Amino acid sequence: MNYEGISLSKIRSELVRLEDTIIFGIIERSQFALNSTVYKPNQFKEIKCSFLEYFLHNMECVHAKVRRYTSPDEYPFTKDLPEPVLPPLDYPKILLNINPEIMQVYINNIVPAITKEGDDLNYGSSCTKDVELLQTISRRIHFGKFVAEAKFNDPKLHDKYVELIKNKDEDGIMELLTNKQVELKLLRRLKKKALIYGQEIDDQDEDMDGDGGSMPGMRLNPSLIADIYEKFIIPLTKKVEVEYLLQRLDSNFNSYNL
Ligand SMILES: O=C(O)C(=O)C[C@]1(C(=O)O)C=C[C@@H](O)C=C1
Repeated sequence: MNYEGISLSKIRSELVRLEDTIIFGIIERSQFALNSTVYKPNQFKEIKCSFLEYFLHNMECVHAKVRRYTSPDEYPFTKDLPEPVLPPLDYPKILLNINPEIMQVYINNIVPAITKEGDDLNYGSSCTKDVELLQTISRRIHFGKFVAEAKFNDPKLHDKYVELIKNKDEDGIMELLTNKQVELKLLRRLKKKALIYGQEIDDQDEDMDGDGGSMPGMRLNPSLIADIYEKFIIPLTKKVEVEYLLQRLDSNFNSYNL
C-alpha cells in the first residue's frame, strides 16, 4: 500500500473499514472456547513456547519471505524471521512495534471477554482466528503512526506539536491529539455495527405471518466491541501516536511522506 499524499480523512476511513474486519474476527473467535492451553508454554511435545507463538512464528516465516513486514503498516509478533525472497521496497523504517503489549492485552483481556471459559480441543481453529484477529488489531493500532504524521503536518497544529515534542511533554501531546468527538462517534457506530453484524439470521425470524416476528438471537453482546475499543484499542492507538511524535524531530528520523 502506498501512503503518499494520504489525508487524515482517508486514514480515518481505513480505520472505519478495519472495524468491520475486527468485529467479524471477534465473532469468529468467539465460537470456540477460551482454550487457555494454547497460550501457555510447554503444553505439547517438542513445542517449548506456547502453541499460539509456534503457530504465529511459522506463519510469519512465510509472510516474511514475501516481504510482508517491510510494509510500513505490518509488524510481526515473533522474532528470528527469514529475509524476504523478493527485492526490498523503499519504505521508511520506523522502529515502533508495540506488538508485545498488544499480545498481552489480547491474551489477558480480549480473549477472556469474547469466549466462553473452558476447553473444546479446537486448538488449531482457535489459533487460526487468533492470528487473523491479532494481525488486524495490530495493523489498526500501528495506523496511529499515519494519524500522528497527518496531525503533525496540520498547519494549524504544527507549531504546537513541535513545541510539545521539544519539551518531551507526553501528556500535552496526548491531549492535543485526542479528539473526544471522533472517539464518541466511533463508539456509537461500533455499537450499531455490532447490533447488526452480531444478529443470528435464520428463517424463523422472517415475519411471514405479519405478527411482528421474534427478536433475533445475538452472537455476541452488542456493547462488547465498543468496550474493547474504549479500553484497549483506542488507548493503544494513542500510545503509538505519542511514541511516533516523540521521535518525530530526531535528526535521523525518516517520516512518512503523507
Ligand atoms: O482519528 C483520530 O484523530 C485518531 O487519533 C484516532 C483515534 C482512534 O483510535 O480511533 C485516537 C485518538 C482520537 O482521540 C480519536 C480517534
